Formats: sequence, C-alpha cells, structure tokens
Amino acid sequence: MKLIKTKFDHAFVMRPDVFEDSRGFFMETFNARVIGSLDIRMPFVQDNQSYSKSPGVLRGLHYQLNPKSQAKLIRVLNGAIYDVIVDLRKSSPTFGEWQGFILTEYNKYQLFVPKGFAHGFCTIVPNTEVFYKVDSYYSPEHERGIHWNDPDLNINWPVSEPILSKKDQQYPSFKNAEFNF
Ligand SMILES: Cc1cn([C@H]2C[C@H](O)[C@@H](COP(=O)(O)OP(=O)(O)O[C@H]3O[C@H](C)C(=O)[C@H](O)[C@H]3O)O2)c(=O)[nH]c1=O
Repeated sequence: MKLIKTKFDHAFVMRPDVFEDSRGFFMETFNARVIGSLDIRMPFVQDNQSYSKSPGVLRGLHYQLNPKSQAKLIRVLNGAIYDVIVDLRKSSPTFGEWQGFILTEYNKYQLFVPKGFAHGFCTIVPNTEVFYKVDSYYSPEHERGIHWNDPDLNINWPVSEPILSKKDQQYPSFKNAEFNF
C-alpha cells in the first residue's frame, strides 16, 4: 500500500496494492489490520455511498459535533472528485487550514479524514459515485456545516456555481460556525 502524507497530522491519502492481469484488477479496498497498523481507531460502523449525476455537484462542508464526530475513509467507485478537508481542531497548528485532493476511480486513492475536520467534495465528471466508511453513526442533531464558499477559507473549488442542496446553500460562515473539537 502507498501512503501519502498531507499537511495535517493524522490525515493521509492511501492507495491499496492493485493486482492487474488480463482480466482486469483486484485490490483489497479495506483491511482492518492495515488500517490498525496506521493507528486508526477502529471500528468503522457505517458505510455511505452517494451518486452525483453531473459534474459540479458540491456536497459539503459537513461534520458532526462531538461526541458524534466522524472519522471518514473516502474513495471514488466511479468518476472523479475534488475532495476538501478543513481542520476545525482549535488546538491544532493547522486550525482553519484546508487541503484539496483529486480522488478518482483511476488513481484509486483513498482519503482518511480524522475526527474534527469538515469534509466536502465537488464532482468533476458525470456519474460519480463516492463510497466512504465512518466511525460514528449518523446523528442529525449533531450534524453541522460551513458554507462551501466561505471567504476566510477561500477554497479553490473547480467550479464557481456548483449544484448544491438547499441545506448546503444555507450553512453559516466559518467564523459563525459551531464546532467543539
Ligand atoms: C450523511 C447521511 C445522510 N442521511 C440522509 C439524510 C438526508 O435525508 C439524505 C441526504 O443527506 P445529505 O444531503 O446530507 O447527503 P450529502 O450532502 O451527500 O452529505 C454528505 O456529504 C459530505 C460529503 C459528507 O462528508 C457527509 O458524510 C455527508 O453529510 O440522506 C442518512 O440517512 N445517513 C447519513 O449518514
């Protein structure tokens, strides 16, 4: 497995070993022993999958408050995304900083996002399917968000007029957002 560090402690990109032959390929997409060796607290308790018809669909920036904060292991089954995480951990030296990653069905990159981060992605091709594991159950009462186009974060999304849910249009700015990490 290939491991790529990010600007954040405990967040990283990993690429499983891919075994290709004349039929196609095989790879272990999740192995608790491998994940455990990266001192990632287990267990993941829920798998999520989303499908976005068009390029320019932006989902985020989302997170759940403690005690229901979620670590996530994200990968693209089909298509491609520009994936963004924002450090919301107040004591972190990278608090308020963000980093973007291109995850596609072709590079097979997986992004591990620790608890305490806001997460969002923008699709860059049609028919994009994203699969991710989370280590805390969905809790609408603890769900919060930050506006995708927050001027202080100034994230360089690949589109200027994304397709957004009503909910994502109404999230507060970074400085007015509620978080407890
Ligand atoms: C997240 C979630 C949602 N839902 C229900 C609630 C809504 O009725 C419906 C669609 O949810 P939402 O519009 O929040 O879906 P996304 O905009 O794709 O949200 C996700 O987008 C970004 C990228 C994330 O990182 C989060 O994991 C997640 O918030 O699914 C559930 O039943 N369980 C869940 O775990």
